[in-house]
Amino acid sequence: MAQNILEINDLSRQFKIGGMIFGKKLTAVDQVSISLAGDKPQIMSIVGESGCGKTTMAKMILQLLEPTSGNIVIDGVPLSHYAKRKNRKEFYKMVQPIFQNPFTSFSSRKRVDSYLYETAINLDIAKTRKEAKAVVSEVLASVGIEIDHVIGKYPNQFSGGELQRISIARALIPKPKLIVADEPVAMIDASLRMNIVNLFKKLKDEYNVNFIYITHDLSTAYYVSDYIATMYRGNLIEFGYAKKVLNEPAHPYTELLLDSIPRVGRKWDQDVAPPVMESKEYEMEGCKFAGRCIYAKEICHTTKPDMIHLNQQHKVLCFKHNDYKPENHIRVYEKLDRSSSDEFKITM
Ligand SMILES: Nc1ncnc2c1ncn2[C@@H]1O[C@H](COP(=O)(O)OP(=O)(O)OP(=O)(O)O)[C@@H](O)[C@H]1O
Repeated sequence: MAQNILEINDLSRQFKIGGMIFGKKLTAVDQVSISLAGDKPQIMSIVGESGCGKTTMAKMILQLLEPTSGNIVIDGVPLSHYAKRKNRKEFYKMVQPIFQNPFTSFSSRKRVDSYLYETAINLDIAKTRKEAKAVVSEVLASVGIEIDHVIGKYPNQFSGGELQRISIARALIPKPKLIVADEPVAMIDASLRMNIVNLFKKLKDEYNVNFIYITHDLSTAYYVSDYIATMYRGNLIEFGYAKKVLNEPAHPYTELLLDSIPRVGRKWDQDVAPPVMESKEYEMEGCKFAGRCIYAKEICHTTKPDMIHLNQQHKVLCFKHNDYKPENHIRVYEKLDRSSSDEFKITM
């Protein structure tokens, strides 16, 4: 069996918020563990509404932020190996980012083709400009853009969608094992979002590359993901095969979110998250979702739930499944009638 392409082990990140004296700590990512098999390329979406810790996770995987505790291993190599300056190039060959705003990924005063050639040369993929041009031409073709359309142009001469496709091409130059795309379609015209996300599906097999797709938008995640990780207030609350999680959500929060599918571009935070609850929920003793959960019992408000493994590929952080037994599929909580609780009604 191939080794895991990604292992996230008990990963946490705290931030100090407030003043020096009365400040407190916010655990933006709280003991998250995820592993992703390396036998074939995968797309794992990390989904959740604003402020749940997605970007903090992405930044730790991209080594832009140090974990407070826990560690990350990519294709058998701990990220700490790449922290040394001499190993940085090795890291960029292995892991590449795609950010939300393609216009900030390119210098506005530099021609886009020069930038792409430099990437190929700096990462030792090409020795000469001629070789670099061949590499760049190939990756651009993979995202549906001809090199002649790019030559001599500056970033502002492209549309947002085009420039995002070019930044995907740039990420492919070193043929990385993992691409971390943090909200890559959030700033793209809604009509073009699926085109970009569908590219991930095509490229994962063409380039044998894994994607971590971070998004608010469950509808795009729905179409491309092999795995889905749902986060809520820093906790990983559900992880599993996308089809399984989306067809039979085990966590009440995933269930709630699924009510917004399939409407491409709709953000959950417009639908379900009262932002005033964010900091209060981060501090909650028990399950952070308890205040909004239609199944919540007393224990949910007082005690942290354990991660329950429903099977090898599906786990959930919820007391609802504490007595789950795979052999007889017992679910101990009776499903409540949602319509009986005004508090949890979702406005569409
Ligand atoms: N540098 C920081 N200092 C203090 N708090 C931070 C910092 N970065 C993030 N946070 C807090 O950590 C929590 C998680 O933030 P994060 O940006 O990871 O969430 P997110 O799910 O990516 O949200 P969004 O989709 O809005 O970007 C939030 O409450 C945020 O305010």
